[in-house]
Amino acid sequence: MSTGLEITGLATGYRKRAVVQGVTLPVLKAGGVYSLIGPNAAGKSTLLRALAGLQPATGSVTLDGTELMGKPLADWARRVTYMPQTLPQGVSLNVLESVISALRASPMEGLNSSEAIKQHAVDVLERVGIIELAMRNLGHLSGGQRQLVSLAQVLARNPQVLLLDEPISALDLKHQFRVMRLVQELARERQMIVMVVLHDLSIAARWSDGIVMLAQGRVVASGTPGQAITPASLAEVYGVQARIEYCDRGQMQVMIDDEAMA
Ligand SMILES: Nc1ncnc2c1ncn2[C@@H]1O[C@H](COP(=O)(O)OP(=O)(O)OP(=O)(O)O)[C@@H](O)[C@H]1O
Repeated sequence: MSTGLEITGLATGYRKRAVVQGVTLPVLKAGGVYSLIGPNAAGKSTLLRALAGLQPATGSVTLDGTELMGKPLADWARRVTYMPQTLPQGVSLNVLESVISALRASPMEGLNSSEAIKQHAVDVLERVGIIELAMRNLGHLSGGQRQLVSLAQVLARNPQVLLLDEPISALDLKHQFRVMRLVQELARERQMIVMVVLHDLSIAARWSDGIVMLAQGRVVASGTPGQAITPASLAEVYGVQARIEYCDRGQMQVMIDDEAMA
């Protein structure tokens, strides 16, 4: 039996249109952060939704040896939490209430009283750095603040597998850094498997144990950041001429010089 998340021959799409076409990956390990990268419309969100059990799919998805494919949504939801790209809005809840209601929607072991649930929600807001927003109405927040609330809602649930769809797209530089650091810390502490969709490849390289590069629903490159993100894969997948440079602290930077020759 293999431990971790194993994805084999995963295919899914919409009506008759195939969008994700036979994705097979090396086992994703507990405690690891894996970035899913690729151009617009590559199928990244569709793949995440299939991994959350929200999208009919074929193939195999096993978690610690247990097959999830074909199981009822409740079985997926107990193990896998998905944060969509869309931000919470239009509800007349304050931030703390919204985290509490996310917790009530999928009860967690050890949180048996209203007081325990509230304390856990407060702890998560502190950890995400938005405790000062606790009493603010969701509808009155900025886009970046709503994205942080969305993250607090999913982190509160402490799943085995966390799927994050562009969780830092609305955030400023400091908050991008904080969120990626927090996600990595929580993956290590809780031995969670995190798969995160990112468009900034330098950020993906910095914070990921593994990279999966998707194009037209297929895996084009995978492995460590240095293995997957190369001038050749960037030319093939994104159509750009790129250089990979390492700064004096050893961090990988992706520099784009031009569009690639056709
Ligand atoms: N609900 C849907 N119904 C029909 N087609 C869809 C639906 N959602 C997505 N698609 C199509 O599936 C393809 C993949 O979309 P998806 O959102 O998975 O891409 P993505 O890689 O996440 O893109 P982006 O980086 O732009 O967010 C696109 O061609 C899109 O038009």
